[in-house]
Order: sequence, then C-alpha cells, then structure tokens
Amino acid sequence: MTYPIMLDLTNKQVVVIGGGKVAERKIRGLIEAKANVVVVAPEITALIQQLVDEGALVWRKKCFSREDIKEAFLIIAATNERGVNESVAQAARPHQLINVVDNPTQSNFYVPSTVRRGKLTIAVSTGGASPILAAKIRREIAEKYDENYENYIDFLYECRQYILRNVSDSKKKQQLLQVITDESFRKTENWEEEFQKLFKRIMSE
Ligand SMILES: C[C@@]1(CC(=O)O)C2=NC(=C\c3[nH]c(c(CCC(=O)O)c3CC(=O)O)Cc3[nH]c(c(CC(=O)O)c3CCC(=O)O)/C=C3\N/C(=C\2)[C@@H](CCC(=O)O)[C@]3(C)CC(=O)O)/[C@H]1CCC(=O)O
Ligand SMILES: NC(=O)c1ccc[n+]([C@@H]2O[C@H](COP(=O)([O-])OP(=O)(O)OC[C@H]3O[C@@H](n4cnc5c(N)ncnc54)[C@H](O)[C@@H]3O)[C@@H](O)[C@H]2O)c1
Repeated sequence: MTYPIMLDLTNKQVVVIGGGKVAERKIRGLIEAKANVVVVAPEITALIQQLVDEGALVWRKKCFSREDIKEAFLIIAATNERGVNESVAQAARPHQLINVVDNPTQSNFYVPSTVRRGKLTIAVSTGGASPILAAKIRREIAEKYDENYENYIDFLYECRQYILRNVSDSKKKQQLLQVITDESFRKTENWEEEFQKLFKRIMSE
C-alpha cells in the first residue's frame, strides 16, 4: 500500500538517468514543479536538448555512475537498459526518493497520472497495475474538471481568505465556505457579486 503526498520540489536536485521519451515526460513535469533537474545520458531527445539550450536543466553527457546521484533528493532511473536502471536503484541510499520506470518493485514512489487546474491537482495511480487505465481515468476527470476550474479555484482561495478574516461565528464560517463550493454557485455568472449577496444574507440571519 502506498501513501500519497504532494511534494514541493522547488530548488531540490532531481537526477534523471536516461534522456529518452519516458525521461522527457518525467522531466517536463519536474521542470513545471521548479526542480533543479540534472540529466545523465549519452544521448537526449530534441525536446530535452531544447530545454538544455534554454538553461532549464543541466545535461551530463555520459553513462551513469554512482557519483551522479550522491546529492540527489529524488532520482528517476529511465534508461532503456534494465541492468543500468537496476544499478541506479542499488546505488540509491535508503533516504533518497527513487522511481525506476521499468520496475515498480525497485521504486519507493510511482508517478501518478495528473490533471492540473491552477492550484487544483488531481492525481490518479494504480500502483503500477495499469498505467494505461490511470491515463484513461485522468482523461475522464480532465473533462469533468475543465480549464474553467483554474479561475474558480483562485476565486475560492481569495474567498476563503476573506471569510477566515471577516467571519468569527464558526457556524456561519462553515456555511459560507460550504456554499461557495456548491455546483449551483460555481455555475453563476458573477461569483464576486453572488458571494456578496450570500455574505450579506448569511451574516444578517
Ligand atoms: C501515469 C504515468 C505518469 C508518467 O510517467 O508521467 C505513468 N506511466 C504513464 C504512461 C505509460 N506507461 C507505459 C506506457 C506504454 C504503454 C504501451 O503503449 O505499451 C505508457 C503510455 C505512454 O507512454 O504514453 C508503460 C509502463 N509503465 C510502467 C512500466 C514498467 C512496469 O510496469 O514494469 C511500463 C512498461 C510495461 C507496460 O507496457 O505496461 C511503470 C510505471 N508507469 C507509471 C506512470 C508508474 C505507475 C503508474 C500507476 O499505474 O499508478 C510506474 C510504475 C513507474 C513510473 O514511471 O512512475 C504515465 C501516464 C501519463 C498520462 O497521464 O498520460
Ligand atoms: N514508466 C513509464 O511510464 C514507462 C512508459 C513506457 C516505457 N517504459 C520503460 O522505460 C524505459 C525507457 O523507455 P524510453 O522509451 O524512454 O527509451 P529510449 O530508448 O527513448 O531512451 C533511452 C535513454 O537511455 C539512455 N541510456 C542508455 N544507457 C544509459 C546509461 N548507461 N546511462 C545513462 N543513460 C543511458 C539513452 O541514451 C537514452 O537517452 C523502457 O525500458 C520501457 O520499458 C516506462
């Protein structure tokens, strides 16, 4: 059984061994998360090369050796050589986070399939049982929670801060925090205006 967490990787060193298609997908997510990415591989894809040229990551043009992961907070073993991936797993210290892309049993975490809508993150994992099913579920969720949720989540954030600052009655606070997450509220034209109305009504009850 795994334990789901959301990792803050800002400025953390992440070492990716291998620079192929799978490494590329993981690297995109890692850069989005503002990690300091180091890629170790004799060859890399055109997109990874572009990221190197932009200064978004560091490329060590070489085959893997143990020293490469010494300072790593998180490691991804993503070569197409099973034996190399296995030596990465063996070289990792017990306190390091490691994902071996072709061997879930040597990994101490898996990368979930993810939908991001601003501050909202929805992650799906099958624990390696079926990554394709995870991706399928991700597509279904992406349809239900469409791009409009990004602004809505930002609004909820601001609104919650306002409620926490201005409402001391815990029942009313709960009521307001609850009502702004209702589907009927989300579908209104102007959230700000609707919230002001609700606020006045609930506070005067
Ligand atoms: C979610 C996602 C995240 C990401 O990688 O970013 C992810 N795999 C994705 C895609 C994908 N994976 C595979 C194909 C090719 C299928 C095909 O066409 O044949 C495709 C499709 C593609 O490449 O497009 C094959 C595959 N995957 C693993 C093995 C090794 C093995 O199981 O032994 C094999 C080879 C054996 C096989 O073929 O089954 C292992 C893992 N893959 C995981 C994650 C972890 C468990 C996730 C979970 O289930 O919880 C885990 C354990 C390790 C890890 O990598 O973290 C991403 C979906 C992104 C999205 O949302 O679209
Ligand atoms: N976890 C997943 O999501 C997932 C999905 C599909 C496939 N896979 C598995 O991932 C593996 C990688 O697939 P790919 O399509 O990215 O492969 P690929 O052939 O596109 O890339 C392999 C990369 O590994 C590098 N490499 C080879 N030997 C190395 C070494 N000794 N040190 C450092 N780098 C080295 C190569 O230079 C290349 O950059 C495959 O074994 C496949 O089974 C995993």
